[in-house]
Amino acid sequence: MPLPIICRHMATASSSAAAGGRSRASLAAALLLVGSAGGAGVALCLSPHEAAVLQGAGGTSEPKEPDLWDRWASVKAFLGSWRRGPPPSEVPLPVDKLKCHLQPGGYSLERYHPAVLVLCGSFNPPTFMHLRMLELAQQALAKSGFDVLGCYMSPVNDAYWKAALAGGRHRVRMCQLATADSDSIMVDSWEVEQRQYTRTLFVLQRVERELGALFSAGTTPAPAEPAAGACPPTPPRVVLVCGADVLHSMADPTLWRQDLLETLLRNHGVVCISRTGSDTARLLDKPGTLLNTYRRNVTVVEEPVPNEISSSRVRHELERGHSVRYLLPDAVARYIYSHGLYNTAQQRPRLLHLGDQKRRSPIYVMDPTLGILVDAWDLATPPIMHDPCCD
Ligand SMILES: Nc1ncnc2c1ncn2[C@@H]1O[C@H](COP(=O)(O)OP(=O)(O)OP(=O)(O)O)[C@@H](O)[C@H]1O
Ligand SMILES: NC(=O)c1ccc[n+]([C@@H]2O[C@H](COP(=O)(O)O)[C@@H](O)[C@H]2O)c1
Repeated sequence: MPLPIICRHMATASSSAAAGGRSRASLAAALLLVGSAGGAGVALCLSPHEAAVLQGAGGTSEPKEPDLWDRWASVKAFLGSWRRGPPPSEVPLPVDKLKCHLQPGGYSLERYHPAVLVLCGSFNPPTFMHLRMLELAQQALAKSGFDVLGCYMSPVNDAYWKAALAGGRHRVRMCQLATADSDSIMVDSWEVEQRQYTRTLFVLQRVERELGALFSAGTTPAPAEPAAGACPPTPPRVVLVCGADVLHSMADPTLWRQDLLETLLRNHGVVCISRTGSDTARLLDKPGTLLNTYRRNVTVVEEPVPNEISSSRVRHELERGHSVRYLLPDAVARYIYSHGLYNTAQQRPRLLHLGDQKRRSPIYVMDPTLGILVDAWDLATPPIMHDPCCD
């Protein structure tokens, strides 16, 4: 396999190709791919041929004629594998929060339709809106007769084309912190742990496979009400949850391979949460499209309390040193500050109480943007050391 040519060093890991969005044209314009290998920002120049070879070397069972986006993902995965080494062979699917909600007196098989929801995304960082989406989706499916056993967030692999993506392990940890109090949402780190980007259909199929194995081994989830008896041994349908922008993107064949999309829509189905400015009805009404053909498998949920919380807006506020409190869980915000994510490392907290450093007793500082007390030992960036007693 020819190695990519390192063209020139760059100060930051952003480029016009990386920041310029998903358009085929912007990626085609110059195969100037930027990543960070060994901690240093580097720009790689690849010919289309080299990119294609890299795609082949990625070992994916995917397209014979990969589009540019696939190649981009493969090169990023290639850079990622320099950093990360081989992935663990198995990543168990968490099942600890799976449960069925049976009617008192048992269930009737004709009326029992178990489902599990999977929200795929960057979660860069996870916000309250991501959690809210799963709440809305559960509610909508329950109304249409499904028994929702549980939900998963599946953070996307580092090889995904999105710019300014924090490392996958940080995003998994942030999702775990965000869902720690939830009785139904779990985090599946399988996608992040892979050596390359995985298309959404294959993520759903992995969850389906894992749950199929669990159910066929005779292990069913715990009933929410133990008095209701054991959960039925029917494996759940695995349904995708997404925002309206992702539903719109499904009409773009350079982003969604249409044969895979058809399988996704037919076998899994989608719960789509509306987003301001989106016209999902028009999208689903367009004749001759897959979304139109399978529209009965697409449930659109209107958010009765519309809001525009998004990860990019949160990142923007963080970078400006503004408060992000009540846009995401406090535990996630603390994690961001303590790891200096999204350029927060420069925003050094102000020391309020100087503890005994030798004994490692707590040093409490006021986080300037969160307005909360945190223990400075948890912080990656040391606080500015002013002793309030003597300043
Ligand atoms: N405010 C929102 N309303 C509806 N859907 C949303 C909202 N925020 C995120 N989503 C959906 O959540 C899923 C995961 O989102 P993801 O983290 O990939 O993007 P995002 O939150 O829009 O981030 P960014 O702003 O960085 O693009 C996507 O399907 C996205 O459409
Ligand atoms: N072909 C595909 O499977 C496909 C295409 C575009 C986005 N997605 C997924 O949608 C999610 C959200 O993506 P964006 O953040 O780019 O909107 C991600 O998890 C991504 O993997 C999947």
